[in-house]
Amino acid sequence: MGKNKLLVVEDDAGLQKQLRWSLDAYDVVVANDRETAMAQLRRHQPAVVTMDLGLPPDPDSAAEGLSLLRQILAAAPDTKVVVLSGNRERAHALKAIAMGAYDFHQKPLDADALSLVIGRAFYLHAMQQENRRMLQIQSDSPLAGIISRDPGMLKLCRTVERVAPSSATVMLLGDSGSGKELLARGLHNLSPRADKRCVAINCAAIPEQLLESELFGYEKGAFTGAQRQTLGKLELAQGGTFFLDEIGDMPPALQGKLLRFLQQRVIERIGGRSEISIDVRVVCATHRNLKSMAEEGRFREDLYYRLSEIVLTIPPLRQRSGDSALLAHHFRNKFCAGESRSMLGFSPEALAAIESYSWPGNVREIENCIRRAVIMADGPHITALDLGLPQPDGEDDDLNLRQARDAAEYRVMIKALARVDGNIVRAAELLGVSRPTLYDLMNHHGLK
Ligand SMILES: Nc1ncnc2c1ncn2[C@@H]1O[C@H](COP(=O)(O)OP(=O)(O)OP(=O)(O)O)[C@@H](O)[C@H]1O
Repeated sequence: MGKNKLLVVEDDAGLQKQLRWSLDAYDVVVANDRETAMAQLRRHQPAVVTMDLGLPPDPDSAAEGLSLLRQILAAAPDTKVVVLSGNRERAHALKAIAMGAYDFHQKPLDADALSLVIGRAFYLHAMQQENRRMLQIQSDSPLAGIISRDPGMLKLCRTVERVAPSSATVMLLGDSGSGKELLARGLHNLSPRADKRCVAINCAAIPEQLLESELFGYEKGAFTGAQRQTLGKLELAQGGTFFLDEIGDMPPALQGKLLRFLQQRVIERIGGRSEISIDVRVVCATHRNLKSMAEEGRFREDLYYRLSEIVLTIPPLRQRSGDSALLAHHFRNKFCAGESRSMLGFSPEALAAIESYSWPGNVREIENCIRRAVIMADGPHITALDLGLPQPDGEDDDLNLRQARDAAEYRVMIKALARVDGNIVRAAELLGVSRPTLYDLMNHHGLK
């Protein structure tokens, strides 16, 4: 990966040389005066600038330096400016900080201390950029809370947006932890019913005897222990959305009652005598293969067809290009903020392990894994050890450029963009192409 660009604004040739020499960890570009500094800023877009406040034409006053500072922050507000000041210029340095400079360093130069300040400035800048990109991804995402750059997943989100306004019954199919409930809530939030409730029931988690009363409610005295009238979840969802999770686990006796409800849209509370009309939009989900269950007689076929007006299949995480790294960054940001700890990076081995692991527990597994790693991490980075994932056994040699050049190019590009969290400059470096070439490739593949 290339060095970070650092702009040094200094009119003293000797100091310029000294700075170049002591800051050789960076790609240093220099400027002697305000005009050149602005030209270099526009050209190189450095994340960090060091500047002397005394610049020509009036090197004895701080006026030119402070004007440059104002100009830099107006043109590129995220730039971290480190002011180099002489002993007697402390007041000017403080003024610069008040105007938005990141820090100041007192001359004579102490190379180690200055490197430390500059290193921190780059780190902070990178964190801010990453957070901004993360927010951008979230707001770009058609569904709030769904993080993905995978074309299949994005297409699914667009389908959810299209389907949401209708009242069609939707069946969400996908492995455990792949986001079925999140999408069900997305369907509700994008529907005209969003101001009413979205009530969920998990058919696998509730014992058979209780499920009926949970669904339909009961009247006082309907059975021993029924001390007062209790509304069922279907009734509680009146006007809104009713989400039946793990529908494949619904006991056969209740399948018939649910079918009757779907046909007539009325319920009777247990022990009740009157029919109550219910207006809900039904969304259901399962990780089972409901169609073959219906074909084999393990699930009522007529109910299956009622429920599957629109079927949406969520791809497992292992089939979503680049999403594991993207989600890892997302959850790392979330849990670092939640645990009030400073932002952690991922070591390259940790990222490689994340990318090569197959995530059988899907997004829930990656979420738990990163939560644990954020707690366990002992330095500035999350290491492969903190993640507790198996180490990849070497290079991914599936990419056959001759057979599937386009597909491979696309996959590698998505992977690179995800690894650096959408940073075009770093993705281009990683791929070994120029920035314009990467933009061309992204255009070619229809990526924003
Ligand atoms: N694309 C995504 N972006 C961000 N978070 C996600 C995404 N998909 C799922 N999650 C999060 O992962 C966790 C599991 O998702 P969810 O409960 O929706 O999965 P599920 O398929 O309903 O699981 P189960 O079948 O086990 O009930 C939740 O915390 C959810 O917020």
